[in-house]
Amino acid sequence: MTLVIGLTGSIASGKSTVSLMFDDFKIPVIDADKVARDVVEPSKPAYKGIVAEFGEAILREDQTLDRKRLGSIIFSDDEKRLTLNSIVHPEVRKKMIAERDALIAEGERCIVLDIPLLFESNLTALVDKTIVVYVDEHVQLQRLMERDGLEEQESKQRIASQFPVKEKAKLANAIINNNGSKQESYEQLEKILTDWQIN
Ligand SMILES: CC(C)(COP(=O)(O)OP(=O)(O)OC[C@H]1O[C@@H](n2cnc3c(N)ncnc32)[C@H](O)[C@@H]1O)[C@@H](O)C(=O)NCCC(=O)NCCS
Ligand SMILES: Nc1ncnc2c1ncn2[C@@H]1O[C@H](COP(=O)(O)OP(=O)(O)OP(=O)(O)O)[C@@H](O)[C@H]1O
Repeated sequence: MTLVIGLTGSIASGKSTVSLMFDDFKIPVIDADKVARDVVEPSKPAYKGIVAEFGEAILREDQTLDRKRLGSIIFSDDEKRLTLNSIVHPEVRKKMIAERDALIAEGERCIVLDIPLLFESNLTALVDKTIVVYVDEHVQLQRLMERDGLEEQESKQRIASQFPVKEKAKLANAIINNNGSKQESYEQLEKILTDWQIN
C-alpha cells in the first residue's frame, strides 16, 4: 500500500521549501509546477492551445513561452487565468496521474503530489491525505515580494488568485506552520510523518 500525500498551500507559503525536505525521508515528490512547465513545451498540444488563445506576443524569440508576460496577463484578469487553466490543467492532471501510478507500481511506501491548486481544482481524490503549508498573510506577502521582486499590488493580486491559505488550512489533514524558521517546519513535518507511521 502506498500512502499518497497531497502537499499544498498558497503562493509563496513554502511548498517548494517543504517539498525538498521529503528527500531526507526518501519520499519522492511529483511537482505540479514542474509538470505544468513540461506540458507547455513547444512540441506539446497545450502550447498550441495557448498560442491560439493568447497570440504570438506571449512567445520569446526562441519560440518558448514568455512566462513572465503570460503571468502578468493571467494574474490581472480572472477570465484569462481560467482560460489558461482550462488549456493546461487537463494535461497536468493526466501527467501527474501517470507519474503517481508509476511510483505506486514501483512499490513506494509513500509519495507526495505538490499541487498549489489542490483544493481550487478539486484534485483531492488523487491523494489519501493532505498537508497544508500555512503562513500568515503578511509573511506570505513579504516573502512573495522578495522572492519574485514584485510590487505589493501585483503580489496581492497573485495571492487573491488562490483560496486564502487560512481556508485551505481548515481542509487539511495536517498543517505545517511555516511562519517560523525552516528548521521549525522540518520538525513539524517529521512529527506528521511519525504520526502517520511513515517515518
Ligand atoms: C502563469 C505562468 C506562465 C507563470 O509562470 P512562472 O514561471 O512565473 O510561475 P510558476 O509556474 O513557477 O508558478 C508559481 C506559482 O504561481 C501560482 N500559480 C501558477 N499558476 C496559477 C494559476 N493558474 N492560478 C493560481 N495560481 C497559480 C502557484 O502557486 C505556483 O506555485 C505559469 O504559472 C502557468 O503556466 N500557470 C498555469 C498552470 C498552473 O495552474 N500551474 C499551477 C499548478 S498546476
Ligand atoms: N521558514 C522560512 N523562513 C524564511 N524564508 C522562507 C521560509 N520558507 C520559505 N521561505 C522563502 O519564502 C519564499 C517562498 O517559499 P517557496 O518558494 O518554498 O514557496 P511556494 O509555496 O513553493 O511558492 P509557489 O507557490 O510560488 O511555488 C522563498 O524565497 C523561500 O526561500
